[in-house]
Amino acid sequence: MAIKVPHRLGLGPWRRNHRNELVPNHSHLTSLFLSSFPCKKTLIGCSSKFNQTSCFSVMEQEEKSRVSPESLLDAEEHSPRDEKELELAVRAVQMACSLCQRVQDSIISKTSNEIQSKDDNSPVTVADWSVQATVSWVLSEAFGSRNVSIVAEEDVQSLSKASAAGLLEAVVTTVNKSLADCPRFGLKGPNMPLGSSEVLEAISRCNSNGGPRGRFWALDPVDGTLGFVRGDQYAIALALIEDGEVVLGVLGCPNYPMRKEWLAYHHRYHRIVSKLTPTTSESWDKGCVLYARKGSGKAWMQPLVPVNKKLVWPNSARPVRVSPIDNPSMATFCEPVEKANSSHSFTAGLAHSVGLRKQPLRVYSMVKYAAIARGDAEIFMKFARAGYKEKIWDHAAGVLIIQEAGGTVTDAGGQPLDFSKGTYLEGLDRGIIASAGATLHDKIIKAVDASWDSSSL
Ligand SMILES: Nc1ncnc2c1ncn2[C@@H]1O[C@H](COP(=O)(O)OS(=O)(=O)O)[C@@H](OP(=O)(O)O)[C@H]1O
Ligand SMILES: [Mg+2]
Ligand SMILES: [Mg+2]
Ligand SMILES: [Mg+2]
Repeated sequence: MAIKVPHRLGLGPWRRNHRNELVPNHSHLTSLFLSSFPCKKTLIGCSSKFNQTSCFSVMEQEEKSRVSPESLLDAEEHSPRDEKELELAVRAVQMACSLCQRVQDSIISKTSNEIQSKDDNSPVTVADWSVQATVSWVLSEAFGSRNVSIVAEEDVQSLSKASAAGLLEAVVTTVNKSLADCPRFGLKGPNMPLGSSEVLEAISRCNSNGGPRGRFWALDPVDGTLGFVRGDQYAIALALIEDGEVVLGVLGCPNYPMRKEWLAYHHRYHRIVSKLTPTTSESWDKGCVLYARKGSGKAWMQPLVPVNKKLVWPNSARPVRVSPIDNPSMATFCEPVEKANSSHSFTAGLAHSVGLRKQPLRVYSMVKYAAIARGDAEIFMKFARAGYKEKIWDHAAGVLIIQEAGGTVTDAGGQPLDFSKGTYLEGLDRGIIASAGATLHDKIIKAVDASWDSSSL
């Protein structure tokens, strides 16, 4: 994917406003968020012959003896390869959460120059590239780079320029710091720190176009980068897609605590938490990783691995389930924070006509999908402007997790999202609707039909 970086690297157009929030310097250019992304061009082969290697060598024995009975029941129904893929994906996402927490802390605590702009004026940070490199490296080590095909958001071009040397150095340092932590996540790290060419290679290896056949991973290294740079919610999303169907989904939500009440503090999460005691992430149980396997009828949530502790699989995972609420007047709906990403006025009209009475919960990133899967909200709606094409990595993991947790996700015409057409969700009818149950879902879809023609979308 060719991404031009129009601003001098290291001098990205981000500044702090009077409330000390990070905002694009060219606020009049916010409408440029509306422009679409170019798509990936290169396709690499994908084989279903996976080669299990050394990634599990550390801690494997001690952890196998500690798997919960519930999780074992789930595991018995699946092949060792499926088990390894899920376990590895969760470990990689746990590592990515830890990486992102470190970078977010450094962005929040100082005036950072680690935020760049893409040509649509959307942000990209050291964390986006570093997570992509780390997850790519971990998957390749486990299964062999020739067997791993990855579709992911970030491109290597802007990092490879001579003018980006400082940025690349920051990414290499961040990746190596993360990989040095591999044993904590039950993974074997590299024998030596990676050099910049290896880091660039790991990022650029994520050059699959997806498509209708074979197996490939879809990775959004940081979803909701805007929330991330603002110290708010964001997610790391990793899905495995086989013959166009999502078969595994893992969603890391580093700022979404195990307990639901903190999600409501969607503004300035960091600052609110830091004003209160106790302040360690451990005591707040801050952050969670959700995951599901297609057809299991279960979705799981585990806490993040606290600093200085090791991941013990399955790390106190517990099942999550969608909310039983089917009365619109008691239901909460989620939507993107940015008006540019989804029409708030259209969803307000829908909410009114369906009888949704509560204020919308505006949350950055796929944390919205996590909220539905956990039963913390009942509906998610996204209606992007006409012409915007949704990308598969923005939805794949979340869709599967909601479905396996008992919910429904379709486009506004009631059709399932199609992950078989490449990088984009081609053929998407108007918008995306996720609901805790069929009753709510049907009501929303009928309401969209009733109000669409009079909308300006
Ligand atoms: N114009 C427009 N319309 C719709 N969607 C867009 C648009 N521009 C970007 N994106 C994609 O939205 C991803 C973030 O979506 P969210 O639902 O989290 O939006 S929001 O940040 O809460 O406003 C975001 O993902 P990340 O880039 O990973 O942050 C983008 O892929
Ligand atoms: Mg995204
Ligand atoms: Mg992203
Ligand atoms: Mg992005």
